[in-house]
Amino acid sequence: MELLHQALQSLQSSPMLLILLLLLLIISFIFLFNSRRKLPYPPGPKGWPIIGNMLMTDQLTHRGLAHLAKQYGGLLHLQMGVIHVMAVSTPDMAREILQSQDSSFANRPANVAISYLTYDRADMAFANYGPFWRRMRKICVINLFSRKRAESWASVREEVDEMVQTVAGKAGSPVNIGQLVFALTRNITYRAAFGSSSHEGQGEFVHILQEFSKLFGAFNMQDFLPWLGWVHAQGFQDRMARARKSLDVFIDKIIDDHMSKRKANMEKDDSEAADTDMVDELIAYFSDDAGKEGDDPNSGFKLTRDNIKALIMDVMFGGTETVASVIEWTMAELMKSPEDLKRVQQELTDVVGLNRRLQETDLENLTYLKCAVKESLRLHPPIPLLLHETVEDTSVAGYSFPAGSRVWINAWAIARDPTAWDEPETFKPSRFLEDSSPDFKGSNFEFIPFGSGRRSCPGMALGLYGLEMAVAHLLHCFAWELPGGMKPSELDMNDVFGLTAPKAVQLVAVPTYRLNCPL
Ligand code: HEM
Repeated sequence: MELLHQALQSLQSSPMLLILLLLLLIISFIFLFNSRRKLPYPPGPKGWPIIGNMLMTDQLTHRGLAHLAKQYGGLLHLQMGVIHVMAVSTPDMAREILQSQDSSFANRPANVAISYLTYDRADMAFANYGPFWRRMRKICVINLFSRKRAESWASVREEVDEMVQTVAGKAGSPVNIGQLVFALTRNITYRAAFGSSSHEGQGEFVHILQEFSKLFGAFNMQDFLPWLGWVHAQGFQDRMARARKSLDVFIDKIIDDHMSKRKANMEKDDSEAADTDMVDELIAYFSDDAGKEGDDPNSGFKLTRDNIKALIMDVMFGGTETVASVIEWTMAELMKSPEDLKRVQQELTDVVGLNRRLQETDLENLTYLKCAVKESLRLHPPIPLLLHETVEDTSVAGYSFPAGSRVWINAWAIARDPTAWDEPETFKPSRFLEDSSPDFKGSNFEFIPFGSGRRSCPGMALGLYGLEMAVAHLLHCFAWELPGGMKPSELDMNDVFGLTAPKAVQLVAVPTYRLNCPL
Protein backbone atom coordinates (compact mmCIF):
# COMPACT_ATOMS: atom_id res chain seq x y z
CA MET A 1 0.00 0.00 0.00
CA GLU A 2 2.84 2.25 0.99
CA LEU A 3 4.65 1.38 -2.25
CA LEU A 4 1.60 2.17 -4.43
CA HIS A 5 1.20 5.48 -2.66
CA GLN A 6 4.84 6.38 -3.39
CA ALA A 7 4.52 5.38 -7.05
CA LEU A 8 1.39 7.56 -7.52
CA GLN A 9 3.16 10.47 -5.93
CA SER A 10 6.18 10.15 -8.28
CA LEU A 11 3.79 9.96 -11.28
CA GLN A 12 2.10 13.17 -10.16
CA SER A 13 5.46 14.91 -9.92
CA SER A 14 6.60 13.67 -13.38
CA PRO A 15 4.00 14.22 -16.18
CA MET A 16 6.44 12.75 -18.81
CA LEU A 17 6.44 9.44 -16.97
CA LEU A 18 2.65 9.54 -16.87
CA ILE A 19 2.39 10.12 -20.62
CA LEU A 20 4.86 7.29 -21.27
CA LEU A 21 2.86 4.94 -19.13
CA LEU A 22 -0.37 5.87 -20.87
CA LEU A 23 1.24 5.29 -24.27
CA LEU A 24 2.47 1.92 -23.16
CA LEU A 25 -1.02 1.03 -22.00
CA ILE A 26 -2.57 2.06 -25.34
CA ILE A 27 0.03 0.11 -27.37
CA SER A 28 -0.49 -3.02 -25.26
CA PHE A 29 -4.23 -2.66 -25.67
CA ILE A 30 -3.94 -2.33 -29.47
CA PHE A 31 -1.57 -5.30 -29.62
CA LEU A 32 -3.84 -7.41 -27.46
CA PHE A 33 -6.91 -6.44 -29.48
CA ASN A 34 -5.21 -7.18 -32.79
CA SER A 35 -3.75 -10.47 -31.73
CA ARG A 36 -7.21 -11.57 -30.56
CA ARG A 37 -8.79 -10.41 -33.84
CA LYS A 38 -6.13 -11.64 -36.27
CA LEU A 39 -5.75 -15.30 -36.94
CA PRO A 40 -2.25 -16.71 -36.92
CA TYR A 41 -0.44 -17.86 -40.06
CA PRO A 42 -0.08 -21.62 -40.48
CA PRO A 43 2.91 -23.13 -38.69
CA GLY A 44 6.28 -23.12 -40.43
CA PRO A 45 10.01 -22.86 -39.93
CA LYS A 46 11.21 -19.71 -38.17
CA GLY A 47 12.70 -17.15 -40.55
CA TRP A 48 15.25 -14.34 -40.32
CA PRO A 49 14.30 -10.68 -39.97
CA ILE A 50 13.47 -9.08 -43.38
CA ILE A 51 14.47 -12.06 -45.55
CA GLY A 52 12.29 -14.57 -43.67
CA ASN A 53 12.83 -18.08 -45.04
CA MET A 54 14.62 -16.98 -48.19
CA LEU A 55 17.67 -19.07 -47.31
CA MET A 56 15.49 -22.16 -47.75
CA THR A 57 14.85 -21.69 -51.49
CA ASP A 58 16.48 -25.04 -52.30
CA GLN A 59 13.77 -26.78 -50.24
CA LEU A 60 10.91 -25.23 -52.18
CA THR A 61 10.39 -28.24 -54.44
CA HIS A 62 7.58 -30.81 -54.29
CA ARG A 63 9.88 -33.18 -52.37
CA GLY A 64 11.29 -30.50 -50.07
CA LEU A 65 7.84 -29.19 -49.19
CA ALA A 66 6.50 -32.73 -48.62
CA HIS A 67 9.37 -33.23 -46.20
CA LEU A 68 8.61 -29.97 -44.37
CA ALA A 69 4.92 -30.93 -44.23
CA LYS A 70 5.85 -34.01 -42.18
CA GLN A 71 7.24 -31.64 -39.57
CA TYR A 72 4.74 -28.75 -39.73
CA GLY A 73 1.55 -30.29 -41.14
CA GLY A 74 -0.57 -30.10 -44.27
CA LEU A 75 -0.76 -26.31 -44.17
CA LEU A 76 2.63 -24.67 -43.91
CA HIS A 77 3.71 -21.03 -43.90
CA LEU A 78 6.95 -19.64 -45.25
CA GLN A 79 7.89 -15.97 -45.36
CA MET A 80 9.90 -15.20 -48.49
CA GLY A 81 10.91 -11.57 -48.08
CA VAL A 82 7.64 -9.66 -48.29
CA ILE A 83 5.76 -12.63 -49.71
CA HIS A 84 3.71 -15.15 -47.78
CA VAL A 85 3.95 -18.66 -49.20
CA MET A 86 1.46 -21.27 -48.01
CA ALA A 87 2.18 -24.88 -48.97
CA VAL A 88 -0.77 -27.29 -49.05
CA SER A 89 -0.09 -31.02 -48.81
CA THR A 90 -3.31 -32.87 -47.94
CA PRO A 91 -6.37 -33.77 -50.05
CA ASP A 92 -8.72 -32.11 -47.51
CA MET A 93 -6.91 -28.78 -47.57
CA ALA A 94 -6.74 -28.97 -51.39
CA ARG A 95 -10.53 -29.44 -51.47
CA GLU A 96 -11.02 -26.45 -49.18
CA ILE A 97 -8.91 -24.25 -51.46
CA LEU A 98 -9.82 -25.53 -54.92
CA GLN A 99 -13.49 -26.24 -54.27
CA SER A 100 -15.01 -24.63 -51.16
CA GLN A 101 -13.15 -21.33 -51.54
CA ASP A 102 -12.08 -21.60 -55.18
CA SER A 103 -12.84 -17.98 -56.11
CA SER A 104 -10.68 -16.60 -53.26
CA PHE A 105 -7.69 -18.62 -54.49
CA ALA A 106 -8.11 -18.20 -58.24
CA ASN A 107 -5.34 -15.73 -58.98
CA ARG A 108 -2.09 -16.98 -60.46
CA PRO A 109 1.18 -15.66 -59.00
CA ALA A 110 3.63 -14.13 -61.46
CA ASN A 111 7.16 -12.97 -60.83
CA VAL A 112 8.75 -9.96 -62.57
CA ALA A 113 10.01 -12.10 -65.48
CA ILE A 114 6.68 -13.84 -66.04
CA SER A 115 4.79 -10.53 -65.99
CA TYR A 116 7.14 -8.98 -68.52
CA LEU A 117 7.40 -11.98 -70.82
CA THR A 118 3.64 -12.51 -70.93
CA TYR A 119 3.22 -8.88 -72.09
CA ASP A 120 2.00 -7.82 -68.69
CA ARG A 121 -0.10 -10.96 -68.19
CA ALA A 122 -1.89 -10.59 -71.51
CA ASP A 123 -2.33 -14.37 -71.67
CA MET A 124 -4.66 -16.76 -69.89
CA ALA A 125 -2.40 -18.85 -67.65
CA PHE A 126 -1.06 -15.83 -65.74
CA ALA A 127 -3.99 -13.45 -66.07
CA ASN A 128 -5.54 -12.60 -62.74
CA TYR A 129 -8.96 -14.06 -62.07
CA GLY A 130 -11.71 -11.80 -63.42
CA PRO A 131 -13.64 -10.91 -66.59
CA PHE A 132 -10.52 -10.70 -68.81
CA TRP A 133 -9.30 -14.17 -67.79
CA ARG A 134 -12.83 -15.56 -68.15
CA ARG A 135 -13.16 -14.34 -71.73
CA MET A 136 -9.66 -15.51 -72.68
CA ARG A 137 -10.43 -18.93 -71.27
CA LYS A 138 -13.71 -19.13 -73.19
CA ILE A 139 -11.98 -18.32 -76.47
CA CYS A 140 -9.32 -20.95 -75.81
CA VAL A 141 -11.67 -23.70 -74.66
CA ILE A 142 -13.99 -23.25 -77.63
CA ASN A 143 -11.43 -22.65 -80.33
CA LEU A 144 -8.19 -24.27 -79.29
CA PHE A 145 -8.60 -27.00 -76.73
CA SER A 146 -11.61 -29.17 -77.50
CA ARG A 147 -10.98 -32.89 -77.96
CA LYS A 148 -12.97 -32.72 -81.18
CA ARG A 149 -10.54 -30.15 -82.40
CA ALA A 150 -7.61 -32.35 -81.32
CA GLU A 151 -8.89 -35.28 -83.28
CA SER A 152 -9.24 -33.15 -86.35
CA TRP A 153 -5.56 -32.31 -86.09
CA ALA A 154 -3.71 -34.34 -88.60
CA SER A 155 -0.67 -33.11 -86.71
CA VAL A 156 -1.08 -35.54 -83.78
CA ARG A 157 -1.57 -38.55 -86.02
CA GLU A 158 1.14 -37.57 -88.47
CA GLU A 159 3.69 -36.68 -85.83
CA VAL A 160 3.04 -39.91 -83.89
CA ASP A 161 3.46 -41.75 -87.17
CA GLU A 162 6.74 -39.99 -87.84
CA MET A 163 7.94 -40.94 -84.36
CA VAL A 164 7.06 -44.59 -84.98
CA GLN A 165 9.00 -44.49 -88.28
CA THR A 166 12.02 -43.01 -86.46
CA VAL A 167 11.90 -45.78 -83.86
CA ALA A 168 11.51 -48.47 -86.54
CA GLY A 169 14.64 -47.11 -88.23
CA LYS A 170 16.54 -47.71 -84.98
CA ALA A 171 15.17 -51.18 -84.22
CA GLY A 172 17.75 -53.21 -82.32
CA SER A 173 19.67 -50.14 -81.08
CA PRO A 174 19.16 -47.95 -78.01
CA VAL A 175 16.62 -45.14 -78.42
CA ASN A 176 16.55 -42.14 -76.07
CA ILE A 177 12.81 -42.14 -75.33
CA GLY A 178 13.04 -38.87 -73.39
CA GLN A 179 14.42 -37.02 -76.40
CA LEU A 180 12.12 -38.82 -78.79
CA VAL A 181 8.90 -37.88 -77.01
CA PHE A 182 9.98 -34.33 -76.26
CA ALA A 183 10.59 -33.82 -80.01
CA LEU A 184 7.16 -35.39 -80.65
CA THR A 185 5.19 -33.05 -78.38
CA ARG A 186 7.17 -30.02 -79.54
CA ASN A 187 6.33 -30.90 -83.15
CA ILE A 188 2.65 -31.40 -82.28
CA THR A 189 2.23 -28.08 -80.46
CA TYR A 190 4.34 -26.21 -83.00
CA ARG A 191 2.28 -27.46 -85.91
CA ALA A 192 -0.98 -26.99 -84.05
CA ALA A 193 -0.04 -23.40 -83.29
CA PHE A 194 1.56 -22.26 -86.52
CA GLY A 195 0.45 -24.69 -89.21
CA SER A 196 2.42 -27.34 -91.04
CA SER A 197 4.06 -25.08 -93.57
CA SER A 198 6.04 -23.19 -90.93
CA HIS A 199 7.94 -26.21 -89.52
CA GLU A 200 11.22 -24.79 -90.75
CA GLY A 201 11.67 -22.05 -88.10
CA GLN A 202 11.28 -24.54 -85.26
CA GLY A 203 14.94 -24.55 -84.20
CA GLU A 204 14.91 -20.79 -83.67
CA PHE A 205 11.63 -20.99 -81.77
CA VAL A 206 12.98 -23.71 -79.48
CA HIS A 207 15.85 -21.37 -78.53
CA ILE A 208 13.36 -18.64 -77.68
CA LEU A 209 11.35 -21.07 -75.54
CA GLN A 210 14.49 -22.21 -73.72
CA GLU A 211 15.49 -18.64 -72.89
CA PHE A 212 11.96 -17.84 -71.68
CA SER A 213 12.01 -20.94 -69.55
CA LYS A 214 15.34 -19.95 -67.93
CA LEU A 215 14.10 -16.41 -67.25
CA PHE A 216 10.80 -17.65 -65.76
CA GLY A 217 12.70 -19.72 -63.21
CA ALA A 218 15.65 -17.36 -62.59
CA PHE A 219 16.13 -16.07 -59.07
CA ASN A 220 15.43 -12.33 -58.97
CA MET A 221 15.74 -10.46 -55.68
CA GLN A 222 13.11 -7.98 -56.86
CA ASP A 223 10.44 -10.69 -56.61
CA PHE A 224 10.85 -10.97 -52.83
CA LEU A 225 12.32 -7.65 -51.73
CA PRO A 226 11.04 -5.12 -54.28
CA TRP A 227 13.09 -2.26 -52.82
CA LEU A 228 16.30 -4.25 -53.57
CA GLY A 229 15.36 -4.60 -57.22
CA TRP A 230 18.15 -2.29 -58.35
CA VAL A 231 20.78 -4.86 -57.23
CA HIS A 232 20.83 -6.73 -60.49
CA ALA A 233 17.86 -5.24 -62.25
CA GLN A 234 19.62 -3.76 -65.27
CA GLY A 235 21.31 -6.94 -66.57
CA PHE A 236 18.17 -8.97 -65.99
CA GLN A 237 15.97 -6.32 -67.58
CA ASP A 238 18.17 -6.27 -70.71
CA ARG A 239 18.05 -10.05 -70.98
CA MET A 240 14.26 -10.06 -70.68
CA ALA A 241 13.94 -7.28 -73.26
CA ARG A 242 16.12 -9.24 -75.72
CA ALA A 243 14.06 -12.41 -75.16
CA ARG A 244 10.76 -10.64 -75.75
CA LYS A 245 12.14 -8.87 -78.83
CA SER A 246 13.17 -12.19 -80.38
CA LEU A 247 9.68 -13.56 -79.75
CA ASP A 248 8.15 -10.43 -81.29
CA VAL A 249 10.26 -10.75 -84.44
CA PHE A 250 9.47 -14.46 -84.72
CA ILE A 251 5.73 -14.44 -84.09
CA ASP A 252 4.91 -11.07 -85.69
CA LYS A 253 6.04 -12.47 -89.03
CA ILE A 254 3.89 -15.57 -88.58
CA ILE A 255 0.88 -13.45 -87.58
CA ASP A 256 1.43 -11.17 -90.62
CA ASP A 257 1.63 -14.17 -92.96
CA HIS A 258 -1.55 -15.63 -91.48
CA MET A 259 -3.35 -12.30 -91.78
CA SER A 260 -2.39 -11.96 -95.46
CA LYS A 261 -3.55 -15.52 -96.13
CA ARG A 262 -6.83 -14.84 -94.33
CA LYS A 263 -7.39 -11.64 -96.29
CA ALA A 264 -6.67 -13.41 -99.57
CA ASN A 265 -9.08 -16.23 -98.67
CA MET A 266 -11.78 -13.73 -97.73
CA GLU A 267 -11.30 -11.85 -100.99
CA LYS A 268 -11.62 -15.11 -102.90
CA ASP A 269 -14.55 -15.96 -100.58
CA ASP A 270 -12.79 -19.28 -100.02
CA SER A 271 -14.74 -20.71 -97.12
CA GLU A 272 -13.25 -24.13 -97.83
CA ALA A 273 -9.77 -22.87 -97.01
CA ALA A 274 -7.27 -25.40 -95.70
CA ASP A 275 -7.07 -26.63 -92.08
CA THR A 276 -6.82 -23.82 -89.57
CA ASP A 277 -4.12 -23.59 -86.92
CA MET A 278 -4.20 -21.76 -83.59
CA VAL A 279 -2.95 -18.48 -85.05
CA ASP A 280 -5.78 -18.61 -87.62
CA GLU A 281 -8.32 -19.18 -84.86
CA LEU A 282 -6.96 -16.34 -82.74
CA ILE A 283 -6.60 -13.73 -85.47
CA ALA A 284 -10.30 -14.11 -86.12
CA TYR A 285 -10.65 -12.18 -82.83
CA PHE A 286 -7.91 -9.68 -83.62
CA SER A 287 -8.57 -5.98 -83.59
CA ASP A 288 -6.00 -3.17 -83.88
CA ASP A 289 -7.61 -1.19 -81.13
CA ALA A 290 -8.49 -4.03 -78.79
CA GLY A 291 -7.30 -3.39 -75.27
CA LYS A 292 -6.96 -5.56 -72.22
CA GLU A 293 -8.58 -3.03 -69.96
CA GLY A 294 -11.96 -1.48 -70.53
CA ASP A 295 -13.04 -3.85 -73.28
CA ASP A 296 -16.81 -3.78 -73.40
CA PRO A 297 -17.89 -7.39 -72.87
CA ASN A 298 -21.05 -6.72 -74.87
CA SER A 299 -19.25 -5.48 -77.95
CA GLY A 300 -17.53 -8.84 -78.47
CA PHE A 301 -14.14 -9.64 -77.07
CA LYS A 302 -11.19 -8.69 -79.21
CA LEU A 303 -7.58 -9.75 -78.99
CA THR A 304 -4.43 -7.67 -79.40
CA ARG A 305 -1.24 -8.98 -80.96
CA ASP A 306 0.21 -9.27 -77.48
CA ASN A 307 -2.74 -11.42 -76.38
CA ILE A 308 -2.20 -13.72 -79.37
CA LYS A 309 1.55 -14.04 -78.74
CA ALA A 310 1.09 -14.64 -75.02
CA LEU A 311 -1.62 -17.27 -75.62
CA ILE A 312 0.58 -19.13 -78.09
CA MET A 313 3.30 -19.20 -75.44
CA ASP A 314 0.77 -20.61 -72.93
CA VAL A 315 0.09 -23.46 -75.32
CA MET A 316 3.79 -24.06 -75.94
CA PHE A 317 4.62 -24.14 -72.24
CA GLY A 318 1.41 -25.84 -71.13
CA GLY A 319 1.31 -28.52 -73.78
CA THR A 320 4.85 -29.60 -74.58
CA GLU A 321 6.89 -30.64 -71.54
CA THR A 322 3.82 -31.79 -69.61
CA VAL A 323 2.73 -34.35 -72.18
CA ALA A 324 6.29 -35.47 -73.01
CA SER A 325 7.10 -36.03 -69.36
CA VAL A 326 4.05 -38.26 -68.78
CA ILE A 327 4.81 -40.35 -71.88
CA GLU A 328 8.38 -40.89 -70.70
CA TRP A 329 7.36 -41.67 -67.12
CA THR A 330 4.69 -44.15 -68.29
CA MET A 331 7.22 -45.95 -70.46
CA ALA A 332 9.77 -45.93 -67.61
CA GLU A 333 7.33 -47.26 -65.02
CA LEU A 334 6.24 -50.02 -67.39
CA MET A 335 9.85 -50.95 -68.16
CA LYS A 336 10.43 -51.14 -64.43
CA SER A 337 7.37 -53.32 -63.94
CA PRO A 338 7.60 -56.13 -66.56
CA GLU A 339 4.35 -57.75 -65.39
CA ASP A 340 2.38 -54.58 -66.12
CA LEU A 341 4.20 -54.07 -69.42
CA LYS A 342 3.26 -57.59 -70.45
CA ARG A 343 -0.36 -56.97 -69.48
CA VAL A 344 -0.57 -53.73 -71.49
CA GLN A 345 0.97 -55.36 -74.54
CA GLN A 346 -1.30 -58.39 -74.26
CA GLU A 347 -4.27 -56.02 -74.17
CA LEU A 348 -2.99 -54.33 -77.33
CA THR A 349 -2.67 -57.72 -79.02
CA ASP A 350 -6.20 -58.71 -77.94
CA VAL A 351 -7.89 -55.44 -78.83
CA VAL A 352 -6.00 -54.38 -81.97
CA GLY A 353 -4.16 -57.52 -83.04
CA LEU A 354 -0.75 -57.61 -84.71
CA ASN A 355 -1.93 -57.44 -88.31
CA ARG A 356 -2.91 -53.80 -88.47
CA ARG A 357 -1.91 -50.42 -87.01
CA LEU A 358 -3.78 -48.99 -84.05
CA GLN A 359 -6.45 -46.35 -84.63
CA GLU A 360 -7.91 -43.66 -82.38
CA THR A 361 -11.13 -45.63 -82.02
CA ASP A 362 -9.14 -48.45 -80.36
CA LEU A 363 -8.09 -46.18 -77.50
CA GLU A 364 -11.38 -46.45 -75.65
CA ASN A 365 -10.97 -50.24 -75.42
CA LEU A 366 -7.47 -50.12 -73.98
CA THR A 367 -8.50 -50.19 -70.33
CA TYR A 368 -5.26 -51.34 -68.77
CA LEU A 369 -3.16 -48.95 -70.85
CA LYS A 370 -5.33 -46.09 -69.60
CA CYS A 371 -4.85 -47.34 -66.02
CA ALA A 372 -1.07 -47.33 -66.54
CA VAL A 373 -1.21 -43.73 -67.82
CA LYS A 374 -3.33 -42.73 -64.82
CA GLU A 375 -0.98 -44.40 -62.39
CA SER A 376 1.91 -42.61 -63.99
CA LEU A 377 0.07 -39.28 -63.66
CA ARG A 378 -0.46 -40.10 -59.99
CA LEU A 379 3.17 -40.84 -59.23
CA HIS A 380 4.60 -38.19 -61.55
CA PRO A 381 2.22 -35.25 -62.06
CA PRO A 382 4.17 -33.11 -64.54
CA ILE A 383 3.20 -29.93 -62.67
CA PRO A 384 3.85 -31.11 -59.12
CA LEU A 385 3.04 -27.76 -57.48
CA LEU A 386 -0.17 -25.97 -58.51
CA LEU A 387 0.61 -22.28 -58.18
CA HIS A 388 -2.26 -20.11 -56.98
CA GLU A 389 -2.56 -16.74 -55.25
CA THR A 390 -5.21 -15.40 -52.91
CA VAL A 391 -7.52 -12.81 -54.48
CA GLU A 392 -8.51 -11.37 -51.09
CA ASP A 393 -7.86 -11.77 -47.36
CA THR A 394 -9.22 -15.14 -46.33
CA SER A 395 -8.72 -17.95 -43.85
CA VAL A 396 -8.38 -21.72 -43.97
CA ALA A 397 -8.63 -24.09 -41.00
CA GLY A 398 -8.36 -21.18 -38.59
CA TYR A 399 -5.23 -19.71 -40.23
CA SER A 400 -4.91 -16.36 -41.93
CA PHE A 401 -4.19 -16.15 -45.68
CA PRO A 402 -3.70 -12.46 -46.53
CA ALA A 403 -4.56 -11.18 -50.03
CA GLY A 404 -1.67 -11.79 -52.44
CA SER A 405 -0.36 -14.88 -50.59
CA ARG A 406 1.22 -17.50 -52.83
CA VAL A 407 -0.51 -20.82 -52.37
CA TRP A 408 1.36 -23.88 -53.61
CA ILE A 409 -0.76 -27.01 -53.74
CA ASN A 410 1.55 -29.99 -53.68
CA ALA A 411 -0.26 -32.32 -56.12
CA TRP A 412 2.73 -34.67 -55.98
CA ALA A 413 2.63 -35.10 -52.19
CA ILE A 414 -1.17 -35.35 -52.15
CA ALA A 415 -1.12 -38.19 -54.70
CA ARG A 416 1.22 -40.12 -52.38
CA ASP A 417 -0.70 -39.41 -49.17
CA PRO A 418 -0.71 -42.70 -47.22
CA THR A 419 -4.11 -41.89 -45.70
CA ALA A 420 -5.63 -41.66 -49.19
CA TRP A 421 -3.71 -44.34 -51.09
CA ASP A 422 -2.91 -47.96 -50.46
CA GLU A 423 0.85 -48.60 -51.08
CA PRO A 424 1.24 -45.03 -52.28
CA GLU A 425 4.85 -45.36 -53.52
CA THR A 426 4.14 -48.45 -55.67
CA PHE A 427 3.30 -48.32 -59.38
CA LYS A 428 0.06 -50.31 -59.45
CA PRO A 429 -2.14 -49.57 -62.50
CA SER A 430 -4.67 -52.19 -61.36
CA ARG A 431 -5.80 -49.83 -58.54
CA PHE A 432 -7.67 -47.88 -61.24
CA LEU A 433 -9.59 -50.90 -62.57
CA GLU A 434 -12.29 -50.54 -59.94
CA ASP A 435 -15.23 -48.34 -60.92
CA SER A 436 -14.97 -46.53 -57.61
CA SER A 437 -11.32 -45.59 -58.11
CA PRO A 438 -10.47 -41.88 -58.11
CA ASP A 439 -10.46 -39.99 -61.38
CA PHE A 440 -8.34 -36.98 -62.35
CA LYS A 441 -11.22 -34.83 -63.61
CA GLY A 442 -10.96 -32.64 -60.52
CA SER A 443 -13.47 -33.90 -57.99
CA ASN A 444 -11.20 -36.43 -56.25
CA PHE A 445 -8.79 -34.22 -54.36
CA GLU A 446 -6.29 -36.99 -53.71
CA PHE A 447 -5.61 -37.09 -57.45
CA ILE A 448 -5.27 -33.68 -59.12
CA PRO A 449 -2.61 -33.87 -61.86
CA PHE A 450 -4.69 -31.41 -63.94
CA GLY A 451 -5.67 -29.25 -60.97
CA SER A 452 -9.30 -28.62 -60.10
CA GLY A 453 -11.81 -25.79 -60.18
CA ARG A 454 -11.64 -22.55 -62.10
CA ARG A 455 -7.94 -22.64 -62.93
CA SER A 456 -7.77 -26.35 -63.79
CA CYS A 457 -6.09 -27.41 -67.01
CA PRO A 458 -8.13 -26.49 -70.10
CA GLY A 459 -5.84 -28.67 -72.26
CA MET A 460 -6.60 -31.92 -70.44
CA ALA A 461 -8.50 -33.64 -73.28
CA LEU A 462 -5.93 -32.51 -75.80
CA GLY A 463 -3.01 -33.60 -73.63
CA LEU A 464 -4.54 -37.01 -72.94
CA TYR A 465 -5.16 -37.56 -76.62
CA GLY A 466 -1.53 -37.02 -77.63
CA LEU A 467 -0.33 -38.89 -74.57
CA GLU A 468 -2.47 -42.00 -75.06
CA MET A 469 -1.81 -42.07 -78.79
CA ALA A 470 1.95 -41.94 -78.27
CA VAL A 471 2.12 -44.58 -75.51
CA ALA A 472 -0.29 -46.90 -77.34
CA HIS A 473 1.66 -46.72 -80.62
CA LEU A 474 5.05 -47.17 -78.95
CA LEU A 475 3.82 -50.27 -77.13
CA HIS A 476 1.73 -51.73 -79.92
CA CYS A 477 4.41 -51.49 -82.61
CA PHE A 478 7.46 -52.40 -80.51
CA ALA A 479 8.70 -54.69 -77.79
CA TRP A 480 11.15 -52.86 -75.51
CA GLU A 481 14.18 -53.92 -73.52
CA LEU A 482 16.59 -52.05 -71.33
CA PRO A 483 20.04 -51.59 -72.90
CA GLY A 484 23.22 -53.48 -71.94
CA GLY A 485 21.41 -56.10 -69.87
CA MET A 486 20.23 -53.49 -67.33
CA LYS A 487 17.74 -54.93 -64.86
CA PRO A 488 14.38 -53.16 -64.36
CA SER A 489 15.26 -52.60 -60.71
CA GLU A 490 18.36 -50.64 -61.79
CA LEU A 491 16.35 -47.99 -63.64
CA ASP A 492 16.98 -44.50 -62.27
CA MET A 493 13.55 -43.10 -61.27
CA ASN A 494 14.67 -39.74 -59.87
CA ASP A 495 13.09 -36.52 -61.09
CA VAL A 496 14.30 -32.94 -61.45
CA PHE A 497 12.27 -29.94 -60.40
CA GLY A 498 11.74 -27.14 -62.88
CA LEU A 499 8.74 -25.93 -64.83
CA THR A 500 7.77 -29.62 -64.85
CA ALA A 501 9.29 -32.62 -63.06
CA PRO A 502 10.76 -34.87 -65.78
CA LYS A 503 13.07 -37.85 -65.28
CA ALA A 504 16.51 -36.79 -64.11
CA VAL A 505 18.11 -39.40 -66.38
CA GLN A 506 16.32 -39.82 -69.68
CA LEU A 507 14.91 -43.26 -70.42
CA VAL A 508 16.85 -45.27 -73.02
CA ALA A 509 15.49 -48.58 -74.33
CA VAL A 510 15.95 -50.93 -77.28
CA PRO A 511 12.92 -51.51 -79.55
CA THR A 512 12.05 -54.58 -81.62
CA TYR A 513 9.26 -54.36 -84.19
CA ARG A 514 6.39 -56.65 -83.15
CA LEU A 515 3.68 -56.27 -85.85
CA ASN A 516 3.05 -58.68 -88.70
CA CYS A 517 2.24 -55.86 -91.12
CA PRO A 518 4.58 -53.26 -92.60
CA LEU A 519 4.46 -49.74 -91.14
C1 HEM B 1 -0.61 -34.39 -69.49
C2 HEM B 1 -0.82 -33.18 -69.87
C3 HEM B 1 -1.10 -31.99 -68.99
C4 HEM B 1 -1.11 -31.87 -67.62
C5 HEM B 1 -0.86 -32.96 -66.59
C6 HEM B 1 -1.46 -30.50 -67.31
C7 HEM B 1 -1.58 -30.00 -66.04
C8 HEM B 1 -1.95 -28.69 -65.75
C9 HEM B 1 -2.09 -28.15 -64.42
C10 HEM B 1 -1.80 -28.93 -63.15
C11 HEM B 1 -2.49 -26.86 -64.53
C12 HEM B 1 -2.72 -25.88 -63.37
C13 HEM B 1 -4.02 -26.19 -62.68
C14 HEM B 1 -4.23 -25.39 -61.42
O1 HEM B 1 -3.53 -24.43 -61.18
O2 HEM B 1 -5.14 -25.73 -60.63
C15 HEM B 1 -2.60 -26.57 -65.93
C16 HEM B 1 -3.00 -25.34 -66.43
C17 HEM B 1 -2.98 -25.04 -67.76
N1 HEM B 1 -2.73 -25.93 -68.80
FE1 HEM B 1 -2.30 -27.89 -68.64
N2 HEM B 1 -1.65 -29.82 -68.48
C18 HEM B 1 -1.45 -30.70 -69.53
C19 HEM B 1 -1.58 -30.42 -70.86
C20 HEM B 1 -1.90 -29.20 -71.38
C21 HEM B 1 -2.04 -28.92 -72.78
C22 HEM B 1 -1.88 -29.95 -73.90
C23 HEM B 1 -2.31 -27.59 -72.90
C24 HEM B 1 -2.55 -26.76 -74.12
C25 HEM B 1 -2.54 -27.16 -75.35
C26 HEM B 1 -2.37 -27.04 -71.55
C27 HEM B 1 -2.62 -25.72 -71.25
C28 HEM B 1 -2.79 -25.22 -69.97
C29 HEM B 1 -3.10 -23.82 -69.69
C30 HEM B 1 -3.26 -22.70 -70.71
C31 HEM B 1 -3.24 -23.71 -68.30
C32 HEM B 1 -3.59 -22.47 -67.49
C33 HEM B 1 -5.09 -22.38 -67.26
C34 HEM B 1 -5.52 -21.16 -66.45
O3 HEM B 1 -4.73 -20.61 -65.70
O4 HEM B 1 -6.70 -20.78 -66.55
N3 HEM B 1 -2.12 -28.04 -70.66
N4 HEM B 1 -2.28 -27.69 -66.65
